[in-house]
Amino acid sequence: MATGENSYLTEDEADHHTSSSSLKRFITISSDDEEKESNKQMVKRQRASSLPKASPLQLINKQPMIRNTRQTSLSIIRTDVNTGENKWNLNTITTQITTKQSKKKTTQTKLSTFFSSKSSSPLVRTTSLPTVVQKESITEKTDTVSLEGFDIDANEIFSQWSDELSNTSSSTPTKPTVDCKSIWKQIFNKPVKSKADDQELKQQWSKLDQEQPAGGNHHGFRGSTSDMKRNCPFYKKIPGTTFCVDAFNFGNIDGIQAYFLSHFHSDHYGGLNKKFSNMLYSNQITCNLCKSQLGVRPENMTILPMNTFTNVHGIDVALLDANHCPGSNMFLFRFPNGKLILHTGDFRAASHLMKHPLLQPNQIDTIYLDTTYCDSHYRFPSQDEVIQSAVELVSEQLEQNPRTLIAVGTYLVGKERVFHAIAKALDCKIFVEARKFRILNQLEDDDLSKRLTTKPDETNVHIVGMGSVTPPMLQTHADKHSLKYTKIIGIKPTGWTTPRATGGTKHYSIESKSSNTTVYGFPYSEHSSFDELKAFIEYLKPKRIIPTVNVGRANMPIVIIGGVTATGKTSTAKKLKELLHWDYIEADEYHPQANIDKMHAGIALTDEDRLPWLLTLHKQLEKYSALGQSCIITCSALNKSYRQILLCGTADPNVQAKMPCGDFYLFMLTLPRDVLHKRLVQRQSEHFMNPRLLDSQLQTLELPASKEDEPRTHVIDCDGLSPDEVIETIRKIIKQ
Ligand SMILES: Nc1ncnc2c1ncn2[C@@H]1O[C@H](COP(=O)(O)OP(=O)(O)OP(=O)(O)O)[C@@H](O)[C@H]1O
Ligand SMILES: O=C(O)[C@H](O)[C@@H](O)[C@H](O)[C@H](O)CO
Repeated sequence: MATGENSYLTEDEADHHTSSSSLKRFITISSDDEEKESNKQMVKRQRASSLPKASPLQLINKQPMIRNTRQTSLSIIRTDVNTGENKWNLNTITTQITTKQSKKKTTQTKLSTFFSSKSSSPLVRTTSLPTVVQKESITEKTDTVSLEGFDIDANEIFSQWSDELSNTSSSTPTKPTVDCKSIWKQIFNKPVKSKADDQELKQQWSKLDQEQPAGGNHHGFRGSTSDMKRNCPFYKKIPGTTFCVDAFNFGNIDGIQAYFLSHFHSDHYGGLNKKFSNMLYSNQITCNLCKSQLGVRPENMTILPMNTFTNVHGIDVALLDANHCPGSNMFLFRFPNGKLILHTGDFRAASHLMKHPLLQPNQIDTIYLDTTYCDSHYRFPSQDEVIQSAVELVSEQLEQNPRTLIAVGTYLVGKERVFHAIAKALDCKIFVEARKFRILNQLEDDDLSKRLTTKPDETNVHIVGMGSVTPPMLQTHADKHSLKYTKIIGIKPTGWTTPRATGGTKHYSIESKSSNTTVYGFPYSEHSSFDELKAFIEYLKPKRIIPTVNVGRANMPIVIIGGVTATGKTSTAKKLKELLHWDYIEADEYHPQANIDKMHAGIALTDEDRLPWLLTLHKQLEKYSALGQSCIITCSALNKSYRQILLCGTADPNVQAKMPCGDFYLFMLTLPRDVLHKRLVQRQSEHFMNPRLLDSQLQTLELPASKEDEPRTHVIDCDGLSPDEVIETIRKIIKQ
């Protein structure tokens, strides 16, 4: 792709845990189903594996007692047979049930797990806590649930849930507070009882459970898909108002009069276009961009002033700077009774935000929080420190060689402070392509506007799309504009860059290099670091925190089991699935027929053979990650680049895993050759894998070079370990 206007990524595409592009890919997963299904059939035939026989439980899916209310939600409601009143319900929130709904075997397996497993807390592992559990139901242990003639003993369910139920001390229904609690736990390092005890919030939570899993992705499901019903997640609606925030992907939302937009990033405005016929509320800059870039009509937008309350439908609303991208704001809602709700949108907490007169400690009732980096692993320097570091680097380079092109990566809107600071320090102009020129001119920054030029040879500070900051693409950029530079410096400011130079003032690392081009990564984030988030919350002391990013991901790891043939990946995964009740994805079921045939014939797979297969598996990983749902994936993942493709969907080593920290664990099982050979020969008659391939597998095998290199990949030497011991080692690491 040549560097040009289209190469600008929107910020969410590149900087969030779950990118919108990845979601688009996620949404197309269903189109692979047929191919996947035929692969599965084939593998099944080859393996002659025996699947559980169908049971009458298959039929219950047709019963009115079970409501598949949404694609991903299954509610089982216990009704009092005498009064017809619903006493309680247990909800599962799992996509697997939905996507496999037509495949009876899977549905049956799920439900029998649900009802008959005696092991502890089977559902907690795979789904959410029950949402509406009334205290009195805990004592009614003799009740039964009728499902098409099956009497399911409530005792069994209660015994499975007893731990969770005993923790449900409130006499009224409570929401599944897993997420909020985990935030408190993260921030204060101790569990704090959620104060989500008012009726409004409870209703929001229970509504959520009738809808999709909140944990979906960054900000709810996006993109268009006919088979995916999109409901506005509860955390986008402000309880007690007719307001929603950043919710344009859900059509006309029932009961909503005012559609607030926090900033102009596509994961927030997604769904907004010239046909929008409701009323959007935002600040001047964001409204400018909505009009010019999306064609939203002025009559459908209300521009609100910053830093002062304006009454909207009976509620006072103040817009406060969010310190994210230009035009980003937080919303402070003040109710007639004085109650305050703060919605941060995406924000970077900083001391100047805390000094705002409208933000006082102990006054915020609920904060809707940008939890992008709410994990203590995410520590990075302040924006000022990083900018200073970038300015110093550029100045040094230009001093050494004045014929150096400085190419700074940006999003459509975002990271402006970096190139602006560089241009100010060098007192020069900034070259931008035409579209970016128009956008930057709408940001109401006079100095920035004055510096912009669309003439490439007027300055050596050039702005390029973030995706174009690679040596070959920067070279293409220079060639395209016939620039006569002897050296190119790429500046890539992103929160995902881990600074290798720890300590000191040099907050950058070399990301990639060619003969005359060096790309430097800068940990410049427009989201709060963990410490900033913590300081912000500690200062405001809100009564309640509602996370808006990566919701539902807490403790939902994805476990990948790799290694050469016969190391025990499948055996381990199957056992782990039984113990944890997680979904299990067997990579062999995703190999195309051609790959299976080759392996059966003893012909080793090539990189080209493995690439589409690894990408398909990556989609699965993405899907589970987006849903915040655990799963186990087996995949040989023999070398680093295969693992890179599996985890990141690309072989580009510069792309860091955009999986949230803590979300996945990769285990490489190893065994001596003679043990492997023996196993392969023993199972030869029942498996397609040709033992002759063992040596090529061992040759291709590349274990992580170091902990730093692949921090989430663990090598387990399985020599002499029983299957249970392998499982135990894994469970210790994943703490499940
Ligand atoms: N810990 C173990 N101890 C002894 N035998 C084991 C152990 N784990 C697995 N096996 C046996 O080794 C063989 C290979 O195991 P398995 O099929 O799980 O490996 P795999 O890594 O999934 O292989 P492949 O990649 O070829 O599908 C099987 O016959 C299995 O029963
Ligand atoms: O990357 C590969 O070469 C393959 O994934 C193999 O590892 C086989 O599929 C597996 O070993 C057979 O089960």
